[in-house]
Amino acid sequence: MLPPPPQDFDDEEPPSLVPVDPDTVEELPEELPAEKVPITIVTGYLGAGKTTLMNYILNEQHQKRIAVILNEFGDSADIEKSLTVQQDGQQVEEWLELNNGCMCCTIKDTGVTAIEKLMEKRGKFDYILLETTGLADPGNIAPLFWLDDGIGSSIFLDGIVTLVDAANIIRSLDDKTPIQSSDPEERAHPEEGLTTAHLQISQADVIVINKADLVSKEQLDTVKERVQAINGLARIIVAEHGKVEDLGTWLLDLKAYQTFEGLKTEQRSKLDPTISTVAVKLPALTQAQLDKVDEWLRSVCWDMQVPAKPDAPEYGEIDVHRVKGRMVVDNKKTAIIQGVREIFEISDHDIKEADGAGDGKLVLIGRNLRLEELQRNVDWFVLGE
Ligand SMILES: Nc1nc2c(ncn2[C@@H]2O[C@H](COP(=O)(O)OP(=O)(O)OP(=O)(O)O)[C@@H](O)[C@H]2O)c(=O)[nH]1
Repeated sequence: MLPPPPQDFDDEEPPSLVPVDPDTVEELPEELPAEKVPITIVTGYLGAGKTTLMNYILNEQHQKRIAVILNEFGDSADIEKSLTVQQDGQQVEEWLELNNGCMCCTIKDTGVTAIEKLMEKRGKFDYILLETTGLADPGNIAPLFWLDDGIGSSIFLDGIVTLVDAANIIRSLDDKTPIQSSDPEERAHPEEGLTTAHLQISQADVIVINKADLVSKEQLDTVKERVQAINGLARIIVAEHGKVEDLGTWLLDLKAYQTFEGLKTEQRSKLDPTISTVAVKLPALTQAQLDKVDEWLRSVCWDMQVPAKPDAPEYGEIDVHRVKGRMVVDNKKTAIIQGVREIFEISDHDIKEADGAGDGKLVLIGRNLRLEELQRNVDWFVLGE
């Protein structure tokens, strides 16, 4: 957190010059690199293999100096653990240069302070990996990096990687035990089968199905289908012991919040009764129509209400965990929509040929999503049809 400005501070007034004694002037710090540092959040249920994956990344050749944060964001459980990077069999606690040239530092702390503490060492690393505890809900963390002040001014969220344990994920998804979430809304719906595993999968940009060695091919296919039905946007990678080939392509430098890959297949069957992915189609829009999309999203993401369409039955509560969208506006720019829970942003980008003229879409991942009704609602609300 940045300190609040002093009481008598007035940003309208130009600062007044004061004489300084050269002997008391502190040496200026070296200029900070202007570029923001990417951060990848690694999440996944207890024992899914997060630490195994982190160790693998840190010990691979990727020409990066990585800082690692073990965190307890979003839950109060005090789970003792530490990362054991293999460096002559020693456990890494402090800054250490690894054999592949990357730097490693572990900071165990709660909240934003861990990252702020780390940023004091800025310049020593060029990538941050943040491992959450198995019970954490990444939705609480991601929007911190969207702000242009605070930690968002020096760090950007590259992507959320969720590990799932191939042998146990179906059981975790079907577990009816109330989840540990800081959001009272989620704690209130255990009967609908919302689990921590759902939350972690629904917000992922990459899902690593780990421990593939423990299941048959048929079981692996079932896991893949279920995971894809929950999150149709994420890349899915199958791994054993966290070994993901070609890390630069699949896990790091994804820029998942600046790009939009879209759904790989148009629509998936509703294999998971709790959370699903839907893609609402949109033609090329005018700016005024884009403003209506903004208004529609405010209703859906902030108030959990689909705007009431006069001739349609009441929709009921909607709960969007992740939204991504891309649409052409006034034939001169592309609007990209990114959202996690109630925070979303719409940014303008140069139009690219690949964006096409009118194949915009809004992809929603969450609870209680019924595509046909949502499509009709958007057609009415945004396009006036
Ligand atoms: N058979 C098998 N075991 C694995 C695999 N990946 C990890 N393990 C083992 O699973 C156990 C848990 O792995 P961790 O990497 O500690 O999992 P984690 O997600 O960090 O665990 P928590 O921090 O407790 O949530 C360890 O004993 C690993 O050696 C895999 O692909 N196959």
